[in-house]
Amino acid sequence: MQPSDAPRAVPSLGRVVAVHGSVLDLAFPKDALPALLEAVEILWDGPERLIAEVQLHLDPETVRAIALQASSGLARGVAARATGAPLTAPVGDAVLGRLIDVMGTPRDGGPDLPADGPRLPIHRAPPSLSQRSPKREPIATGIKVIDLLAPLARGGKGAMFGGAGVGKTVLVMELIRKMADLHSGISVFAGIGERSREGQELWEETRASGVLDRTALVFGQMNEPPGARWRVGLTALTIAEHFRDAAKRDVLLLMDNVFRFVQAGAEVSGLLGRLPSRVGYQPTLASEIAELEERIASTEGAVVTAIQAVYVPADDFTDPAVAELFSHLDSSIVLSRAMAAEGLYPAIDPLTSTSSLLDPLVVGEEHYRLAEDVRRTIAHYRDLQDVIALLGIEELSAADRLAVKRARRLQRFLTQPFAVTEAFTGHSGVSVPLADTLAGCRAILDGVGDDWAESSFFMTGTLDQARARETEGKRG
Ligand SMILES: Nc1ncnc2c1ncn2[C@@H]1O[C@H](COP(=O)(O)OP(=O)(O)OP(=O)(O)O)[C@@H](O)[C@H]1O
Repeated sequence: MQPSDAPRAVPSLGRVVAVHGSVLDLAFPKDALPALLEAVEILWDGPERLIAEVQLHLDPETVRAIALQASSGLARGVAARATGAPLTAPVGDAVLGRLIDVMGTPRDGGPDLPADGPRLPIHRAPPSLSQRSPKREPIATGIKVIDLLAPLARGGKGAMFGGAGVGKTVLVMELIRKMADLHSGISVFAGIGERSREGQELWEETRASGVLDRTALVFGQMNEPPGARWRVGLTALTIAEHFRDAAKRDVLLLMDNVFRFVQAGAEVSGLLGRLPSRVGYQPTLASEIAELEERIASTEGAVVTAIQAVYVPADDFTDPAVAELFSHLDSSIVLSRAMAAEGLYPAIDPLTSTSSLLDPLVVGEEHYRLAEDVRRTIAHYRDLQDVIALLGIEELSAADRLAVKRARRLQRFLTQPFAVTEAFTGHSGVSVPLADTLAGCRAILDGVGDDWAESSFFMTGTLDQARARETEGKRG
């Protein structure tokens, strides 16, 4: 939905005629009804400035709007002023090193942003097809399983999918650390509907990585009204687009958690009185997701690389919101509860995680074949798991036993200690160059570690480190 631009008398003053939680009905003079998506300021004496965004025209004199801040205590009859413009976000250098909310108000306890600084509307059309750059090249993150099986694309979109507590946030934080070295551009972080504690951790993490001065953090957390959680992603995107278009700087856009954006949209839809669609989601699910995802685009001048975390409700990957998000991505990293339960972190499922870059023309024939071989070996082991549980491994053929042995070693080799979990795992974080990841997996498939203890591969970096651990283990 784009803002309509029908001419009308401004400024127009109206009043609140009904309040249903975050949804406000506002009456205006007949010839001065605010447009759809226009921002309306409620002139109340509440704790903070209250802005609402027009969503529906109910009749020639009444609009229904969604509040972006808490509206409790708001009474009927309070005056409202149509601003004549959509919501805007502050853009440019002023937001770097700052933590702001959906409206661009600083939440880090620091000074206000300059009042005359540049601002842009948060609703914009995505770049046209001819302005987009189709170039995608893999980024080596140093995380073995990602680089091997689901490479992330520079200038592309990647997402981490997982149920509650399987490690999405840890993975996002680790990627921020790794990207601090790999990415010299601007980072924009959108914290959507997650816990405030996680926002705090992220702020600390960004500071610790030394990238705060080129990072903007935009938060609409769990405790904020649905309007704020619904629009905060667009605020972050507007900031990212400005750096891409005006400053021609590469942008790393991180979003945690896109599912909360969908959920906020569902809450808004219900509050506006729309009938729910499949599984209770809003009828506009696909278009809302597309509105957000299609704007994450790279142009010829500069690229936007997006990394998103997606919560999967009840571990159900057929959930309509999750299924819809999948279709917008270049790389999908799927986190598995079974692997997390076994302590195989990062719990990235090697069989269901994919990337459009895993193509011989992009990563090369050798990498592609190796990834296929690793997948095949692990898939074969999974097929045999029921038989092993029932009859024991001794009942398998010699060839199957060998495959199981290698698959288990590969699974362990693909685990890796993270820098952000050092404090509670006791292992210091490692980064593995792609060539070492490929060489290690090839060697395991060729049987190099057949006689080594499985534990030698667990939470290591390169194969040489696993070998060193094996030798140490034997000596000890
Ligand atoms: N790479 C890892 N190494 C060690 N432990 C990990 C790792 N990843 C996750 N964990 C463990 O799993 C826990 C949950 O991880 P995290 O908070 O990232 O999950 P989440 O998927 O973001 O959860 P939620 O949906 O609740 O936000 C961590 O506190 C940690 O104990």
